Amino acid sequence: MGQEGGGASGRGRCVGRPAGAPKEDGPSGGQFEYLRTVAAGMADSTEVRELVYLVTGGCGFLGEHVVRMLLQREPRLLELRVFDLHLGAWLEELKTGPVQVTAIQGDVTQAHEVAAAVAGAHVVIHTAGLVDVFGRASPETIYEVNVQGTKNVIEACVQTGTRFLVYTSSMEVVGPNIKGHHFYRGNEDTPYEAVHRHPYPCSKAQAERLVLEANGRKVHGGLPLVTCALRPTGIYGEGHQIMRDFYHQGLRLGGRLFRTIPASVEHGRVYVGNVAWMHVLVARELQQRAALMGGQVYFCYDQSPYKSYEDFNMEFLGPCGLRLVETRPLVPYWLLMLLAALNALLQWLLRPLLLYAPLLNPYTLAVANTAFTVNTDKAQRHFGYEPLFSWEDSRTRTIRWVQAMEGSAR
Ligand SMILES: NC(=O)C1=CN([C@@H]2O[C@H](COP(=O)(O)OP(=O)(O)OC[C@H]3O[C@@H](n4cnc5c(N)ncnc54)[C@H](O)[C@@H]3O)[C@@H](O)[C@H]2O)C=CC1
Ligand SMILES: CC(C)CCC[C@@H](C)[C@H]1CC[C@H]2[C@@H]3[C@H](O)CC4=CC(=O)CC[C@]4(C)[C@H]3CC[C@]12C
Repeated sequence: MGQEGGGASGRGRCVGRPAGAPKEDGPSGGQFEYLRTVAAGMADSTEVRELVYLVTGGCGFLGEHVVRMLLQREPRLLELRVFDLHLGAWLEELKTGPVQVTAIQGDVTQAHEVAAAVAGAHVVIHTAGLVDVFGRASPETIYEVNVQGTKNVIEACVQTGTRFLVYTSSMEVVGPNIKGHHFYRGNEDTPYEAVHRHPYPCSKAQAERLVLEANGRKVHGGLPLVTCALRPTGIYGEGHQIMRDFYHQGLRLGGRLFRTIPASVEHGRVYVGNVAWMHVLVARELQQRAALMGGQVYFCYDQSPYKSYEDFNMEFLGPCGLRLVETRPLVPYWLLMLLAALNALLQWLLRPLLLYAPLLNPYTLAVANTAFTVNTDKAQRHFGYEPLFSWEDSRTRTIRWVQAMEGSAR
């Protein structure tokens, strides 16, 4: 399919910062399709444990699910290295199983720490990142972690001879763009003007481009590096901080949340367990199908329904006792924009004194108010991905997690 002015294939750009990515039929050749169906996930249990995996950001929301999923569904795993700035206490409980779990406290911006962690690993899943669209961190810090951190991971692979690198990118590398163009159930090849200004999507787009460009580079020992990028839409599930925030906000407001975004604005969401499963599967299959998958991007998708951000959250918060007031937004959009601008101004004015970083700002409002949903089967065609969790499972698991939170509204 053709590409125009950037697009969902990744040829997006940041204002003043170029970015790009190859098409599906790039150097690796996307002509043949992946026909073997990978059944529910477990590879042959008689396989020998010989592989060393490294997960950067392994103690984050997604990272923890990737770590747990690898332990459950990668029988060839010998050692799992979990690298993070902040290590979770839960890692301790994983150390009694058949896989050696090595916790590494480290910073991706420190090249020597990354190289030490990567040395001897067969596969790196690079999910560490600074996820900040609220202005908590400076743009410089966001670039340092997301772009320089990714460069360090790539260079470490090249220097130490690690051949397989999976990068957790984001739908945000495509859109919504600064013009607020809707992306309605598109796929990896849907033309879209991917132009950004905010540091988070810009940094993710730059990092993704670096990862894809590194595909084919010779690593120590002379073999080629094989890379690919996964682009989740908005992830939800157990451990999702923003869902937690909305839940507590609803409790503070007497069990109510107020609609701010029209119900017609679809927002792409994907269950964290399925995103983790895609990482495990892509890492496994990248080793078998380098020619097809190397240098490719894949949206993360499952059977989660297309809904507005708020209506989707209510799928979980509703059964936990909250209700969404109003069928139409209570506050007119122009007033929301004004409030968002006011929040941005306050953030700037208060910065010397305190950190003011509310959920509502011009960027989050624009993202929430612009349709961005995906409809693709590329992951299924290339590496046999099928969601591991149905929508019903994903919903039930997430509801149980919300209900287990202290002070449930029930
Ligand atoms: N949460 C979402 O809806 C989406 C997230 N993503 C991407 O998925 C990845 C994981 O995101 P989440 O789990 O949501 O975020 P998170 O903030 O829960 O996890 C990120 C992890 O990276 C670690 N980290 C941050 N800076 C680091 C550094 N300098 N060195 C080492 N580790 C560092 C953090 O300590 C944290 O454990 C990120 O790359 C993000 O861009 C992509 C699409 C959607
Ligand atoms: C009060 C506002 C009107 C609405 C607040 C909701 C917002 C906080 C969230 C709406 C859309 C979210 C983003 C989206 O899901 C895509 C994302 C992808 C990522 O890679 C990181 C997270 C995020 C930017 C996500 C962040 C929260 C929203 C902006």
